[in-house]
Amino acid sequence: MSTPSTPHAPLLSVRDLSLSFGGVKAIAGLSLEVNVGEVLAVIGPNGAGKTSMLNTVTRVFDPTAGQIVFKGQDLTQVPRHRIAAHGIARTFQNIELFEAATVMDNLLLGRHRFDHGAWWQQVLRTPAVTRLEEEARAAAEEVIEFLELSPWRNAVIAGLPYGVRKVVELGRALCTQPELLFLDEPASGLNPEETRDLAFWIDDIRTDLGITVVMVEHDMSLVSAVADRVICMAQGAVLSQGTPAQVQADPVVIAAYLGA
Ligand SMILES: Nc1ncnc2c1ncn2[C@@H]1O[C@H](COP(=O)(O)OP(=O)(O)OP(=O)(O)O)[C@@H](O)[C@H]1O
Repeated sequence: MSTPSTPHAPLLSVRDLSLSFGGVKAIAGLSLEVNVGEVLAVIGPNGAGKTSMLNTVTRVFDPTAGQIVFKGQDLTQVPRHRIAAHGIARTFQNIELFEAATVMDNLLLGRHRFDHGAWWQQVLRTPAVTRLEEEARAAAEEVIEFLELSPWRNAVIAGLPYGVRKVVELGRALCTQPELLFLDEPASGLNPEETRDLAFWIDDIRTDLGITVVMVEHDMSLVSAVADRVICMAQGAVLSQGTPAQVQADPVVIAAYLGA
């Protein structure tokens, strides 16, 4: 049941979340909040539960216990295929694009959440379907311009450099026009120059598009450049949180990385 959110309520609240795989506790009583308009980085040693958190919040996994409240609504009651319609988008640690399709086609797939027409409307190509297609193309063109993807608009994904594919995946997530965007290790596999570009884009996504960003990231140069706040996870729970500088200097964080 949806309840109205107050102006100061967090955009997302994760409360006492747990997730187990057999005997392995990937998430163990995790509680955190994401505020409207912030860039939040989630760091932590390997196996800390960062990707499990992201997968649970985006409904890939059902939590063993706990609540995930987005704009007053409990997401645990929302099926995975409806997450985008609620205004949440994500990218993946291993890029997930349609390799044989063009950049434009992949971006248009990001618009799928807006396909509300019945099958007969699609077959008869009613004015409503034509309008949706025009809106989808216009939104994709905006993203192409925003991310400077025009040189690759009609290129097939399989032939593109890794760094460009990562930008296309980001673009596909933006095409859903989310309020909350999760990025899973966006800098992995990028060179320092590409990582610097990514930092500018993340900042523009927040500032110009007004999208709240949560990124799971190991690259502290990117985290320090764009994150307003950092949460360090260890053993499936929050170990430390604060500004990038505070968290990096926290002795418990240093000990967790040394022990990893
Ligand atoms: N699908 C799965 N099946 C079984 N165990 C899993 C699965 N996914 C994660 N785990 C386990 O859950 C724990 C948390 O893993 P997770 O991948 O969430 O950590 P992480 O912080 O994202 O690590 P990394 O930084 O290495 O990506 C680990 O012990 C991992 O082995």
